[in-house]
Amino acid sequence: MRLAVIPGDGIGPEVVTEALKVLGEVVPSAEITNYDLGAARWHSTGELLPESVLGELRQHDAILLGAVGDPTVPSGILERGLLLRLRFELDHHVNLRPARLYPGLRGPLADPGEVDMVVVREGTEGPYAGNGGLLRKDTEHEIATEVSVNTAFGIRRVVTDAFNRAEERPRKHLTLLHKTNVLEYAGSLWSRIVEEVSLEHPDVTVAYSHVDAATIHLVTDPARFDVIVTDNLFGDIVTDLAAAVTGGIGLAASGNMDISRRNPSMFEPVHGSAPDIAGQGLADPTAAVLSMSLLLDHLGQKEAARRIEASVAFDLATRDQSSPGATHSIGDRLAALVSSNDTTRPVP
Ligand SMILES: NC(=O)C1=CN([C@@H]2O[C@H](COP(=O)(O)OP(=O)(O)OC[C@H]3O[C@@H](n4cnc5c(N)ncnc54)[C@H](O)[C@@H]3O)[C@@H](O)[C@H]2O)C=CC1
Ligand SMILES: CC(C)CC(=O)C(=O)O
Ligand SMILES: [Mg+2]
Repeated sequence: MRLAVIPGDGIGPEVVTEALKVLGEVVPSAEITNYDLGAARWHSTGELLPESVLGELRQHDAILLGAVGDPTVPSGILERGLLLRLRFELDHHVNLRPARLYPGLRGPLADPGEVDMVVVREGTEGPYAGNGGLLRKDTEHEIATEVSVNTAFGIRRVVTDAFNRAEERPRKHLTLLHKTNVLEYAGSLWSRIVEEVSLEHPDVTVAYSHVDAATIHLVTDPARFDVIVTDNLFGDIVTDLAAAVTGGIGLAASGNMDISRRNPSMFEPVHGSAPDIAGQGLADPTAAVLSMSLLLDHLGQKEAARRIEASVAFDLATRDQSSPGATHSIGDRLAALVSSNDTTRPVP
């Protein structure tokens, strides 16, 4: 297994260290190559993602990324020039973001019910496509555009993936989140394609929610959601909220996936580089560890993935939730749980 690792900025390297510690217990033979992409490289060389590095990344089975973003770099340089460029170049059209309230874990809601959803966020289009610009710059009448790009091809492949996932889940329920009451053209294309693809999945029940109302339901009744499919921007926003209601952003994992498998998929926590807590050992590495579990599952290492998830579930059910420990001690606990190789411990 050839794994490329991009620790990145802020807490990225801290949480990646712990994810690799856990990987060492399940796949000690993994070949790991580190790539020093991020703020430090940009400052010293001006490089964000050289073509040669992109070529090397393509030679790996998967990529693990910590996070990018640094207060010393103008906003957007690393996010667009490195992170989004990776997602776009490697055609990561499915941004998979499970959000589950693990048994025994106290979230912020008094009575959330059984929360276990997966958000399938489109990853290469929408308002993040970079289709915009400034007109009449530096005048009183400056105009900024950021045009959302929604192609039938792009929507269909992510919607198809979401239906396939819904089909595999016990509840077989899919919710489209959009804003069709205002975003007339994009909204109607998303709705039409969901309707068309639903005909191939008669077992899957389909619901629609305007994204603003969905933020209410995510707080008042998150258990209603099973699979959510949505565009790049809405998916970005609702997955931070879904993370918050299922125990916090430090637990939320994700995969940026090329479902065709022509390119390596890239796994990363949902969170960013958290400069406010970087370097203090305060970051919870669980999201990075669960991202490693998603990575292994994607590569067919199902048992290794299951062992990691079971260990995380056990840790979440038994940890002192008001004081879960320093980054490295959470990583040590998880590595010890995984290495105890108690494969009889089920994911609760
Ligand atoms: N995938 C990526 O690389 C992402 C990068 N970013 C970038 O990260 C930088 C910071 O962005 P923010 O908006 O502050 O979002 P953020 O996700 O980095 O932080 C939001 C809040 O969550 C907390 N937090 C994040 N991860 C945590 C963890 N593992 N354990 C405990 N607490 C955690 C932070 O301390 C902060 O209070 C920006 O430059 C942003 O562009 C943001 C989101 C994703
Ligand atoms: C920094 C953004 C490009 C990424 C982000 O917030 C996300 O993917 O959740
Ligand atoms: Mg985000």
